[in-house]
Formats: sequence, structure tokens, C-alpha cells
Amino acid sequence: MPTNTITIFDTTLRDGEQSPGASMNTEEKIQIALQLQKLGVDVIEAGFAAASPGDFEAIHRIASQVQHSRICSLARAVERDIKAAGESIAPAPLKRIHTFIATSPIHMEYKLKMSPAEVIKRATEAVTYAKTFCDDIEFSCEDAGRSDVGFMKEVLDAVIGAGATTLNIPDTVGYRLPHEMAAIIKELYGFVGERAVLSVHCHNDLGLAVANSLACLESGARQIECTINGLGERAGNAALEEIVMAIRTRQDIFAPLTTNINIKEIYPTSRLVASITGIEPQPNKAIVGKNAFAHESGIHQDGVLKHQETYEIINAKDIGLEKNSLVMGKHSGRHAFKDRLATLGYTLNDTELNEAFVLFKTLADQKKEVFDDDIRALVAEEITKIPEIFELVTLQLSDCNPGGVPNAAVTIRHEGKETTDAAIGNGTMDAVFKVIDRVCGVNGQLMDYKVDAVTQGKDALARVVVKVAFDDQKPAVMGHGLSVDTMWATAKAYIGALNSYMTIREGLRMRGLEKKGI
Ligand SMILES: CC(=O)SCCNC(=O)CCNC(=O)[C@H](O)C(C)(C)COP(=O)(O)OP(=O)(O)OC[C@H]1O[C@@H](n2cnc3c(N)ncnc32)[C@H](O)[C@@H]1OP(=O)(O)O
Ligand SMILES: CC(C)C(=O)C(=O)O
Ligand SMILES: [Mg+2]
Repeated sequence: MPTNTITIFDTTLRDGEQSPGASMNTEEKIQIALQLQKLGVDVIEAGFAAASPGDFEAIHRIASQVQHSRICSLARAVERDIKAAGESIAPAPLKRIHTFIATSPIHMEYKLKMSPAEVIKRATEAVTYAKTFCDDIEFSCEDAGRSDVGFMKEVLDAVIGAGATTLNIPDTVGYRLPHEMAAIIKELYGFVGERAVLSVHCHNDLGLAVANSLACLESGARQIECTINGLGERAGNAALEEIVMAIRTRQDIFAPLTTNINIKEIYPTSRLVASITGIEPQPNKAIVGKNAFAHESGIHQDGVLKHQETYEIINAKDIGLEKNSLVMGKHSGRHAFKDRLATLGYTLNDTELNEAFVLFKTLADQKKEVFDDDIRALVAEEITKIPEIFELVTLQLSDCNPGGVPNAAVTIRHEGKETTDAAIGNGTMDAVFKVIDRVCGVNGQLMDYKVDAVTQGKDALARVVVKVAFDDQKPAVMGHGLSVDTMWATAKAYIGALNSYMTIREGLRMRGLEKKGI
């Protein structure tokens, strides 16, 4: 019976680096290798030593520093490559040479220009020579996915005879479907038995790399080759984090199979690789994507708040993420909104909550994501709200081309009646203030104007604060406006100041103080 512990062979530093744009320098590779060791990876393919002096140097330094993971270097079935691989891994306490040659008809005929017999001879010689550097030798039938299984048996038999200890079956061009890969491995396992460990290396050209890898476990594969974030040549390799978490999450299917991976290190490793390579996983990438543990819709958020497992099959903390997240947006509901308010330290009564929720939904329609600071600003607006004696209904602005006449039109509701008017001004803002003055029958003097963005991004909320003296009354009053549109926020702020003024004036009138000019 094969072992129950699946060997996780990480090739981020070799196949992963073959992703266009993912080249890493030696220091960066060392940093990643040390993190892979912390992650508990069994074998680290640290590079292709013969590719360049830089690659050789990086593998050599990794081999000198990593103690617990096996360090491997890739080599063609060519003496020069194998020698470089052997020398590069020499300092490692645990080492492996990985040599390969293609076995598919198309590769043998057009690329290698070798006959099948020559390929068998080359493969055997390569493994024999590699054996002079270390005991642990992996051999790969490149393009195994399109190779004849009968021919692969001949090749594998020969390399086992030469001392290969792991036999890798790569679906180099990501051509196979899961049931086909499983059938190939089943047949090869029947032939190889326990003479060597069977490994798979699946590419993602059809988006099946992980599914194909997992399908081979039941057939006897005991090593999976994979990369962090699924990096790799073209569409990439099988993603380590997906393989490991699938095995762990579906123990009902995979038990007693396990891995040695310390899953708490999955997220930190993913972040390190993304920051070094500059290649961010797509947001909806399983396990490590930005949205993998984020919930945006009200029904899901409500479910997760009541019982996390309603919408989560993995606990974010298990993979080293601080927590899942409820993203506040237009699909969020009252439960999530109330929960976020509580986190931010607000306790609103039902009426306040409902009113703040209406503001939140209006804002969410205009913004992609509503951030905590947006919510704080909304609540502040709600809490400090003064009676809307005058209410802005519409605002329309002319464009402000050089030489044009800036003008603004507004509709304002007062005591149930809507009035529309327009005014010109020295600038758009001046036109806005003038038309409000005219419609409301006041004369305001702007003493101060401030605008700032509540959060970042082009759709950030603008917070406008104005200080206005109406009808020559002192002291001036303040008004606040909040909107994704700065001019709307400006008009709201000005009308807010006017409402403040009217409220104060009404209070004074009721106390008989107005005529004293206080
Ligand atoms: C599926 C994979 O991911 S394979 C790994 C891919 N990684 C790399 O290619 C590593 C980076 N590569 C390199 O730096 C270079 O290609 C080198 C140093 C390896 C070789 O460079 P060059 O000697 O200039 O050869 P070049 O890359 O142009 O061509 C490859 C040659 O190797 C031969 N070859 C390819 N694979 C193998 C193999 N597994 N065993 C023996 N020969 C092979 C090709 O047939 C070709 O031979 P030819 O020159 O007689 O036609
Ligand atoms: C070198 C081999 C294992 C490879 O990367 C592939 O075939 O995809
Ligand atoms: Mg590959």
C-alpha cells in the first residue's frame, strides 16, 4: 500500500518563475524558499541550475540555508544540466535531482528529433549520471498527457532500473480531463507498484490543474507538484493552497490521505509570493483571493453573522487570515449594517438605524464599496442632522468652459412646495450659492469653505464644510454636506448652514430675542 502522506512538491521557484514577468532575484528566492520551508513543503524545486549562473547561485544558496525541505534542481537529460543541478544542490542536507525528457510523439518528432529508442536511452543515461550526485532522483516524462501509456511504461521501467525514485507524469500542456488523468495514473500505478513514487504535475490550460491532480490520488499518485497562487508557465500550475485545502476540507473523501503542510502559513506565503513577483491572485481566486472570505450580499452576511458555516466551508483563520470580511455595499442588509455600526462603536435606536440605512443604501448605489469611514461620516450626518426647513431636490450645472457663463439651476422644497430657479455666477460654486439665496430669499456670505475626501478612490465621498453668515447676522453658521459629487455636497452644505440659521432664528424668535439682534 502506498503511504498516506502526500508529498507536496512546490515548484514556485522553477515552473512558477516561468510565468512571464515573475522573475525573482536571488535574495527574493531565498526569502520564498525559507517561507516554503515554514509552510511545511516536502520538496522545493529551487530552479533550473543550467539556465544561468544566477539560477545556479540561487539554488546553491537556498541549498545552504534550507534544512527541513528537500531541495531539488531541474535538468534536461543532458550531462551539462545534470552536473549543474548536482553541484547546485550539494550543500543541502536533503537533496534531489529532477531530470526529464519528452515522451509524446509530437515532442519526440518535432522538438527533440529523436526516436523513441533514443529517448529511452537518453532517459536511462540521465538517471544513471544523476545518481552519481545523490540518491533521490525524480524522472519526468514531459508531455505525458499526450504520450502513449504503453511507451511510458517502457521508459519508466528503464529509469526505475537506473535508480529513479520518483516518477512524475506531467500534463505539460494541460490537455487532460480529471477522469482521463486518473485512468492514466491507475494504469501506471498498476505497472510501477511500489517500485517508485508516482507524481503528477498538472497545468491549468483548461482550468483543470487542481481537479486533475486531485483525481490522481485515488489512482495511487503520492506526490503532487504545485505552486503558490497557481503561478506557472502559461495558465499556470495546480495551486498548492487549493490542493492542500481540498484534501483537508474533504477528508470524507480523501482520508486517510493528508499532507505535512502547516496551513496557517498558506496566506502569508501567498502574500509573500504576490508581493515579490508583483502578480496578484485574481480577487475571486480560491483560498487566497481578496474575495475568498468576503461576503457582500445581505442574505449571506446575515447567514454568516448567525452561523459562520452557513456560507463558509473553511475558516479564514485556519489559513492565516485574520478573519473573514463582510464587505459593505449595495447588496448588504440591515443585519450586516447594524453589525458594522456596532463594530465601529455606534448604537443607534431603530429609527436612527432605519434612517442611516436609507442613507447607506443611497450611497451604496453610487459607490462600489462603502468603507468604514463612509459609514462614520453617514452616522455623523444622521446624528448631527438639523430639521430640513429647506431641502435640495435637484441641482443642475452648466459646464464651465473658459469664456462660458457658469450657471446653476436648483429645485428646493420648502413647506411642501418646490421652487425651481437658475442663476449665473463668477464660477459654478458662486452660481450655486446665488441661486440658493434667491430661491430661499436670503443673502449668504461665504466665510469659509473646506472639502476633503472621506476615503480613497475616484468614487470617494466628498465632505464639504462651509461657514456662512446669512443676512449679515453674526456669528456665522456651519453646514456639512456629504456626497460622491462635490458640487452636490457643496449645495447640501450651504443649505445645511441655512437650515441651521433658520432653526436658530426660530428659537430666538420664540424666546422673543430676535429683535434685539442677538
Ligand atoms: C516543460 C518545462 O517546463 S521544461 C523547463 C523549461 N525551463 C527552461 O527552459 C529553463 C530555461 N532555459 C534555458 O535557459 C535554456 O533553454 C537552456 C540553457 C536550458 C538551453 O539553452 P540552449 O542550449 O540555447 O537550447 P534551447 O533552449 O534553444 O533549445 C533547447 C534544446 O534542448 C533540447 N531539449 C529540450 N528538452 C530536452 C530534454 N529534456 N533533454 C534533452 N534535450 C532537451 C531541445 O531539443 C533543444 O535541442 P537542440 O538545440 O539540439 O535543438
Ligand atoms: C519539467 C516538467 C516537469 C514540466 O514542468 C512540465 O512538463 O510541465
Ligand atoms: Mg510544468
